[in-house]
Amino acid sequence: MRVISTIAELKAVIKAEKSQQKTIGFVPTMGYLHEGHRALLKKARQENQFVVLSVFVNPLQFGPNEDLETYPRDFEQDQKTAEEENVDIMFHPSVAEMYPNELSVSMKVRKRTDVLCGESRPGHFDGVAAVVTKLFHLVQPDRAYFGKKDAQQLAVIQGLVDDFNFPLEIVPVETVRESDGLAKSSRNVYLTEKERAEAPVLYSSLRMAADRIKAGEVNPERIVHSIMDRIQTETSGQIDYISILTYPGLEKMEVIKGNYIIALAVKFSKARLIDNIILIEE
Ligand SMILES: Nc1ncnc2c1ncn2[C@@H]1O[C@H](COP(=O)(O)OP(=O)(O)OP(=O)(O)O)[C@@H](O)[C@H]1O
Ligand SMILES: CC(C)(CO)[C@@H](O)C(=O)[O-]
Ligand code: BAL
Repeated sequence: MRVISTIAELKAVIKAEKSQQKTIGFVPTMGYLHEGHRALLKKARQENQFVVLSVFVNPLQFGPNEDLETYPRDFEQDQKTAEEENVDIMFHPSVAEMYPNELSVSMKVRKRTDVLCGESRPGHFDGVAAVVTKLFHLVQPDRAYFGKKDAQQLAVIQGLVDDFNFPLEIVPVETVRESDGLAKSSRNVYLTEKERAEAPVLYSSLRMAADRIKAGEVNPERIVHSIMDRIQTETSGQIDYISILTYPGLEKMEVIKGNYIIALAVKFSKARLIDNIILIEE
């Protein structure tokens, strides 16, 4: 595996691989790699001849009071994980390398951002769209892999690719979970022991909600309240949002039907966790 930290070197390697007609699979991440990232890397390895991983904590997608400074980082461990997953290139640029000057153009994601994380993290998806655009141009992948845990991000990026005709396929990957159901996340390390014990309630309340809907409940408010009750009584977390929306459109629904997502975000003392269940009609 080659670790690359400059855009010039990355461009040269991509040009060489492209000239040999190799297919490129790309996994963009913010590092502190776990089993969720490994699932993305494994799928990319299976489906492509050349695999690029990026590890970059993108300042553009963090709000002023968010955890940019304290976001967990472990370059050496990430390098080991990437080697184990047979990654060809680990692109690990500095902020100055990615953004040497203040950007002269900004991006604005118009659709799907007035709900969920877009509502509670204003500007977040503009920053994601900007860095992903830049990374797609540099890596020129045939396929790019994104986790369903960040379901809104997945829908926003699919919109970006469709709107601007990026010549690549977005491949969604199922959420990888701990044995007790908690979605793997880099931010789980910030949970106290007590919060870690409480955190599986997030997924079990989503499962309970999905079961109630399957049993015939069609009222989104009643479902949202039942999730809220469980999280408030069984955890010390503060609910940021709980919503049932169409998926991937992320529009509000009066009656639950068709393809939808049940999504939540809960703030613990140092970690804000997100999770969801997506139900797509066969
Ligand atoms: N548990 C998971 N299962 C599958 N994919 C995941 C999982 N966690 C993250 N991913 C995906 O990995 C990619 C990189 O995500 P990122 O580096 O932000 O990790 P993260 O663990 O989600 O971090 P955090 O939630 O703390 O921001 C994204 O496409 C994300 O959806
Ligand atoms: C896609 C991404 C790498 C862009 O910084 C980030 O939002 C993430 O890790 O999900
Ligand atoms: N996985 C989403 C990246 C973020 O929280 O900024």
